[in-house]
Amino acid sequence: MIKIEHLSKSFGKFAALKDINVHMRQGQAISLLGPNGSGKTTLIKSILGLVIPEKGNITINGQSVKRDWSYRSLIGYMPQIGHYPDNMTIDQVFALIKEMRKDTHDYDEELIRGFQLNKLGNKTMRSLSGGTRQKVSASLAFLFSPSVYILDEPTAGLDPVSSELLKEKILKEREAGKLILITSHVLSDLEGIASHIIYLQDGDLRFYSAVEELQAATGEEKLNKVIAHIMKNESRVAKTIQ
Ligand SMILES: Nc1ncnc2c1ncn2[C@@H]1O[C@H](COP(=O)(O)OP(=O)(O)OP(=O)(O)O)[C@@H](O)[C@H]1O
Repeated sequence: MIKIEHLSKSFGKFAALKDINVHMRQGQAISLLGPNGSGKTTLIKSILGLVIPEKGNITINGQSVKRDWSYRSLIGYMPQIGHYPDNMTIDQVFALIKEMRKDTHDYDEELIRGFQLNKLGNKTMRSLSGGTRQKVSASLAFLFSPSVYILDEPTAGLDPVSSELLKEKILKEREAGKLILITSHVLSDLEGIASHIIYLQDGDLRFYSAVEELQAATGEEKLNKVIAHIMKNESRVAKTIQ
């Protein structure tokens, strides 16, 4: 579904992504992990066409992201920080985005109702708390029932109830066979959601494996323990999972 081949991106002399090769398939929930600055957002933005890599190819359903931006309608993107016109109300933001996506009228408003944003429709974006802003971003990512979700730190800033609600929604979409790419530093949030892990470090793809495979290789069950084990014993585990 998303194929990335020999992708490299530098900012000046700094190499943010180095020869990345990944094939992401429908039905996978891939957790993109790695330390701060390891290249996760740069990879996501390359898929979205928001960052232009100097080398390599990305195709979505065989269509290159370089020539034609229509592939973006397949993707629901939740950015780390959503930017919206300050003077617009929540209702106006949803109306504007729907107006821009006239190709579909089949809206998924489950999150809007779940987060009770329908009761805050007259509030301006300027007046919203960080968490409520996140709820708007999440609701927009799910609004058009896309085939692919790209979620950058989706639960950051959400209260525990809202975070659970969002996780349940992600799981439901995974069970519906969608492709989900998700970054989070809160590994417990990915427990039970992630089917695969991509681990980036210093712009290198260290591994891309099924969670079950990593659990078997490390002898650990919980995701945070699996990742901690791999980080401590990287070269030995890498041999097992390759
Ligand atoms: N527009 C830019 N100009 C210069 N350097 C950039 C730019 N965008 C990213 N970088 C650098 O590229 C590297 C990778 O950044 P990126 O945002 O992809 O990391 P990340 O893994 O998403 O980090 P985090 O976990 O903190 O969100 C960092 O060193 C960052 O400073």
